[in-house]
Amino acid sequence: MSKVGVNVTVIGLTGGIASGKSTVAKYLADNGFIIVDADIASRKAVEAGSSGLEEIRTVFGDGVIQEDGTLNRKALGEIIFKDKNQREKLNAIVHPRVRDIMEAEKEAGLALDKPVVMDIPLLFENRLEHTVDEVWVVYVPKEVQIERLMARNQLSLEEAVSRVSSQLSIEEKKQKADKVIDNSGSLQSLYHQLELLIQPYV
Ligand SMILES: CC(C)(COP(=O)(O)OP(=O)(O)OC[C@H]1O[C@@H](n2cnc3c(N)ncnc32)[C@H](O)[C@@H]1O)[C@@H](O)C(=O)NCCC(=O)NCCS
Ligand SMILES: Nc1ncnc2c1ncn2[C@@H]1O[C@H](COP(=O)(O)OP(=O)(O)OP(=O)(O)O)[C@@H](O)[C@H]1O
Repeated sequence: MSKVGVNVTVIGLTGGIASGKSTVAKYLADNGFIIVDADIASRKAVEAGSSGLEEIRTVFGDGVIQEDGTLNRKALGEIIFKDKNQREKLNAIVHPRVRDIMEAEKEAGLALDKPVVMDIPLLFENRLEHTVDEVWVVYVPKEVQIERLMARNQLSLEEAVSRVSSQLSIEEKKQKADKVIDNSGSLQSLYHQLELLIQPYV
């Protein structure tokens, strides 16, 4: 049971790539929520000199390691987003390390007696629903997701589609959600929804 104290709770925040999780997480952090971010944890898990990075070098070769000893994220992304087997090899290296890092950060956050938000893009893919009290899905239609991803990361349509296709569909995630945050409109509309959504927690 992840609840600590009376009003403290653990919220799972997920959605598709570029659906707006980080935008939502920043609003929540500005309103007193503790954010535990899986993408930040996955960067820690493979930082220069880590066992995670050495395992990646062993599996994927020196071609994904930069001169300065850090991970060449673009090179590794080009390999794993279009090849399921390669992606599963990377996940097997990174995900156990990410879970340990995030568990420690979750406990530290709960000790502060504040609501904790676990920002996990692959929450449903990795069957982590049982680790949170409720799941909030940031929803945008697939076309909007692809449009915003291409704009943010300067990706081609093909690159954006390969990333989106490497995850459970956003429609499936919407069906599984305890609460849906519709981010297909303006930022103003997003923040208005969030203002109402966080009332029980602030
Ligand atoms: C492949 C990597 C190096 C690409 O790095 P890059 O800086 O280009 O992307 P970034 O890390 O910011 O991820 C952007 C988004 O891609 C999606 N994504 C990342 N990894 C995966 C994956 N293994 N499977 C599906 N989607 C993924 C997520 O929506 C994530 O928010 C990096 O994503 C990575 O290390 N992925 C493996 C760890 C992982 O699964 N992270 C997701 C946390 S749940
Ligand atoms: N309502 C909105 N209107 C227009 N642009 C938006 C809106 N919400 C988010 N964006 C933009 O869309 C892009 C994706 O948003 P964000 O980075 O928050 O998504 P994310 O789910 O965290 O992505 P990732 O899965 O890569 O971590 C960003 O460039 C962000 O500024």
